[in-house]
Amino acid sequence: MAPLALVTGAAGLIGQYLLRSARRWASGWDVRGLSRAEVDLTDFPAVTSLLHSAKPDAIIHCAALSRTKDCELDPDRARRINVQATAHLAASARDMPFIFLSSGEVFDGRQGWYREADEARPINVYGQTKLEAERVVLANPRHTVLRIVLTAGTSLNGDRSFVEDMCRTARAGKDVMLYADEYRCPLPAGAIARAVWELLDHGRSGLFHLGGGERLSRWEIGEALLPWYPELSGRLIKGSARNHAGAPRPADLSLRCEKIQALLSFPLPGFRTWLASRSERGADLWDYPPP
Ligand SMILES: NC(=O)C1=CN([C@@H]2O[C@H](COP(=O)(O)OP(=O)(O)OC[C@H]3O[C@@H](n4cnc5c(N)ncnc54)[C@H](OP(=O)(O)O)[C@@H]3O)[C@@H](O)[C@H]2O)C=CC1
Ligand SMILES: Cc1cn([C@H]2C[C@H](O)[C@@H](COP(=O)(O)OP(=O)(O)O[C@H]3O[C@@H](C)C(=O)[C@@H](O)[C@H]3O)O2)c(=O)[nH]c1=O
Repeated sequence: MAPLALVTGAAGLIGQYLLRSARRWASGWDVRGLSRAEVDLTDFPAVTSLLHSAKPDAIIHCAALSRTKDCELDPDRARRINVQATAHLAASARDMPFIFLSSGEVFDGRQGWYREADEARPINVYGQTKLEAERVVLANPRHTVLRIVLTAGTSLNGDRSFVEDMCRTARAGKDVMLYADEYRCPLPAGAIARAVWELLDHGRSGLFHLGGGERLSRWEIGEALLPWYPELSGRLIKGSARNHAGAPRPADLSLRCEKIQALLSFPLPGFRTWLASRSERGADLWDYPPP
């Protein structure tokens, strides 16, 4: 019988890509998604009971309060979900592979091109909760932290990806302000999923950065999306993060990814390179075309 990999946050953006791509990239695993509808990960007795009956052989932990704004508005809830629920899961998974999805938002964004060894200094609640959770996870040498990046994808309800946010704003007849001085190395969700499955198969633990090959401003990201999302045409407004009304925003979260790249069977794509390589319409722009 194949070993069982449990994916938390299964109804979320990246969880969905992990589940849909499991047959393609994780054929040696039996994969089960765990959504909040099935169990709230802050209900520790319920989680313990579910794990006792499911008996997974590995856990990929995607569940989180993943919006910076939501975390700023309710830090206690953010800590409960992003730190305490993660710590409980990691303790329950002490004797098995555990992959925790963290974020480049653990950095202050002043430097850019961060390596895993660079000092993390989060400037918002979301980043702080991710860093606290990382420290708990990495206390177990069998466990893995993956700091990922701005992820483009298509979610179940069309409300989880930054691309969907932008298109929803445009379709509502509003302009989309895109910062020309905020830099990210975005990846398609399909590439994130493929890398996570390959890393699980490698059995490597520790801290890894997982980002795209191109450092782009939010404005450049928007321009790259225009040919694929006509609703954005005429709606993109170039702005500066200096005028952002809200939680402090890290300016440059570009990540160096040589460490994980050395383990992967495929090159981590640049965002514009990915889009340039896609031709067929209709299929999911953010997943690998089926072989
Ligand atoms: N998307 C991105 O750009 C990036 C994401 N990440 C990280 O990657 C991971 C996956 O991100 P993504 O898929 O985009 O996030 P989503 O917000 O799309 O998915 C998160 C999932 O977690 C679930 N969840 C939240 N709270 C609980 C809870 N108490 N119990 C059980 N499940 C819960 C949500 O359930 P429900 O659907 O019911 O709300 C949701 O399905 C997250 O840890 C995120 O912080 C890091 C960097 C970039
Ligand atoms: C910065 C910016 C955001 N937005 C929209 C899209 C975006 O999804 C939404 C919310 O902005 P946020 O900063 O919360 O989202 P976003 O910048 O997409 O942050 C993401 O960054 C990565 C690294 C993560 O870790 C994710 O979990 C998520 O926090 O606002 C714009 O339209 N224009 C912009 O210039």
